[in-house]
Amino acid sequence: MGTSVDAAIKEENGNVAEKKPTVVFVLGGPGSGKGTQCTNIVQHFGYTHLSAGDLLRAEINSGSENGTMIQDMIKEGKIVPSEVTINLLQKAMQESGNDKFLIDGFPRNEENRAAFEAITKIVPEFVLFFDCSEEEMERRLLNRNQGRLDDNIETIRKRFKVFLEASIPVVEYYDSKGKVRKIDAGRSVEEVFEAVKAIFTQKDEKAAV
Ligand SMILES: Nc1ncnc2c1ncn2[C@@H]1O[C@H](COP(=O)(O)OP(=O)(O)O)[C@@H](O)[C@H]1O
Ligand SMILES: Nc1ccn([C@H]2C[C@H](O)[C@@H](COP(=O)(O)OP(=O)(O)O)O2)c(=O)n1
Ligand SMILES: [Mg+2]
Repeated sequence: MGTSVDAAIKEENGNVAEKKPTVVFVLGGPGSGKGTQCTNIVQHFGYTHLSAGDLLRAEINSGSENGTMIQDMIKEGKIVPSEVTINLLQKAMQESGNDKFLIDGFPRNEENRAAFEAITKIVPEFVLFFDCSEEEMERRLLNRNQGRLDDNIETIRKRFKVFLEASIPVVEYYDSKGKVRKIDAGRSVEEVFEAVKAIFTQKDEKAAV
């Protein structure tokens, strides 16, 4: 039967330990297709999709006291302090009732990564990395049409710079641990999903052995 995030298991010494949820981090540059592919993965593999960017945008719209700070940082392409984002992620995980999560757009820098690990003690199952050229990402972002305040050429350039300087090192960190599953994300949505499916299918087959 499905277990929830806060489900507890008894250890031999009688202590109650929390069962850790399964987490897959979904990383890639702005416009690489993270959100699009997460929607597909959810339909096939029973994960709950948590987009850090979506949670931060919802926080702006909720009128929370952090809203203005978050909005200013997103407009500048900067990364919001981990404390805020991790709080939102933890809340969403608890509220979902699921124990399998795709965490999209997080961790985006070393601070995100180290703080999540220290606070949650969760180690990702693997890291899906969507590799895409800047030229293609820029084209996609300028056509996204979701009315986002950061999908303009000035902010896009800043986001690309932050991606190279702050996010790529996180991918390299996980690569050194053998956790990265890199996908050529410059292809069509269908072709990318075929590659994604192969990775998740392989994982489930391994788990069943
Ligand atoms: N493989 C693809 N080919 C062409 N357009 C794509 C592809 N994947 C996503 N898109 C489009 O590109 C834009 C950015 O995709 P999105 O999933 O929001 O990326 P991210 O979450 O990585 O920023 C969206 O308008 C989406 O419809
Ligand atoms: N871990 C994160 C994720 C997103 N943010 C902020 C900064 C990012 O530029 C924006 C938008 O992130 P989002 O993942 O929605 O953007 P893309 O889907 O990559 O285009 O949110 C953050 O501060 N910390
Ligand atoms: Mg996205």
